[in-house]
Amino acid sequence: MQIALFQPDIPQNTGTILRLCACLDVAAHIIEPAGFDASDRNFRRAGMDYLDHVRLKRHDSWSKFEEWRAEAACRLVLFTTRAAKSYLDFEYTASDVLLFGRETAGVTDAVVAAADARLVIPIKPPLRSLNVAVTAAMALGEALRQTGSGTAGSATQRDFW
Ligand SMILES: C[S@@+](CC[C@H](N)C(=O)[O-])C[C@H]1O[C@@H](n2cnc3c(N)ncnc32)[C@H](O)[C@@H]1O
Repeated sequence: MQIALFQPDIPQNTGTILRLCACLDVAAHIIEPAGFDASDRNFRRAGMDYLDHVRLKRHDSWSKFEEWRAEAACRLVLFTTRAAKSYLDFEYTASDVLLFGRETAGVTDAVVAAADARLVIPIKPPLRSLNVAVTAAMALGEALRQTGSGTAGSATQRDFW
């Protein structure tokens, strides 16, 4: 299991998600441009020393990420508030990449079109969305419950920080 963050722009959320990935031994991908850099104080504070333990790969753009994914032959599972299918009604595989959108803008239409599956965590109407780090925790909880260890799937190199 792996996760990817599309152009994240709130450093505390990314730090929290990378800490989660370190603890669950799930590889992470950041699709640039992010709204902050690796030296950001809030990012470092949220990720703490857990950042030293995460398997992380940075992709300069969406197209670079897609090149990597084609080679790795991983399905892309997009979490979006605009999906019709619940994340509980989906059969995950160990090599899936779970993708989460930018806090302020979600993902582009091209990203939606590229996804092999689009899933929602149902929430009470008319509320708009969950925090992205909470979404990632819930999504990983279900995906790992179904598939087992977070160490499954292809490893990535650590090349961001
Ligand atoms: C704060 S939301 C983005 C809201 C943005 N205005 C939009 O329209 O997508 C950030 C990301 O968290 C994830 N997310 C938040 N709530 C979700 C939900 N209920 N179901 C699935 N994904 C969710 C999605 O990946 C989303 O792109």
